[in-house]
Amino acid sequence: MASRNESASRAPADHADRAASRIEVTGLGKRFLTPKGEVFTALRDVTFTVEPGRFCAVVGPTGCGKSTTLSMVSGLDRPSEGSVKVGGREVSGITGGISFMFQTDALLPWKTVAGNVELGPLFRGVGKRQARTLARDWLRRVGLAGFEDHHPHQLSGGMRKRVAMAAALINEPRILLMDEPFGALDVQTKAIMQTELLGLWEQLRPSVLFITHDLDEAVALADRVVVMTSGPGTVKAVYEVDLPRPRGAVQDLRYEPHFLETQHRIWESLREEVQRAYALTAGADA
Ligand SMILES: Nc1ncnc2c1ncn2[C@@H]1O[C@H](COP(=O)(O)OP(=O)(O)OP(=O)(O)O)[C@@H](O)[C@H]1O
Repeated sequence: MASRNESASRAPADHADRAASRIEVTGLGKRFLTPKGEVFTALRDVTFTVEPGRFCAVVGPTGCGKSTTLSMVSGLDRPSEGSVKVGGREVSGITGGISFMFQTDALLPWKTVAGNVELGPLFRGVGKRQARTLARDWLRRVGLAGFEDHHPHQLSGGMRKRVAMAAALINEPRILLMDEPFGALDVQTKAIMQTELLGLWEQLRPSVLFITHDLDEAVALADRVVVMTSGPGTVKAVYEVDLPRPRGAVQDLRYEPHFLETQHRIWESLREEVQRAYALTAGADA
């Protein structure tokens, strides 16, 4: 999907801008009421930080509360306990300067590709002509020059992801929130999109919070990987990924010994949680 971003914001350039893009999640808890009226604890005492301009991935078994965490960082949902701060300020609603990308495309089917991408600047008050120029430039940057007048249904899944990426990045967000953005793509297209995302991120350097099931993806992209426990979700461990940047093509990175070693180290921690979550959903004792 694409970001319909809320307010204009530029990539962090100086210290103050950079500090504004720090995400601090502290003691976060979330309870839901089930349809039977019982209280269900989805998250408990989740604490981690995304440093300004860094790429943080969150991995964990299905249902552990990854998307719930992301919705509280975005301001779409409120914590039951604890806090989320962006740039030192508690999040209490939709926060400006944040763009989103989700697994499902949220492109408007009746608008052209350029029409979708220019929405962000138009919402920010940029004039029609300048918004169109910006959209064309971003479509070129994501490899879609010549497709400006197509409609989303005329594109492949990978091409639609590129449109979504252009729509998210055209706002030059200080924070980019991504929930399994490439989850629906085939393996090859996914690797190409990951490489493209890294290239664009390295130019703009927003702080990224990236939710994924895919540990390879987390290690290839992130500086920091947060491993969550099976429900109620809490932080099990935080790993720093010291693979050098720029990382180049994700397809090639996956064969490097240091990548494999890092992936293996984190998997040791994650495996237990995945097995526990599976046992729970399969009805066996965890
Ligand atoms: N609005 C809600 N009401 C009740 N329960 C909810 C609600 N939203 C989420 N949950 C529950 O909270 C838990 C965490 O859900 P969440 O979608 O955050 O997990 P996830 O880790 O993102 O899962 P997946 O990896 O499968 O996408 C799940 O058990 C889910 O059923």
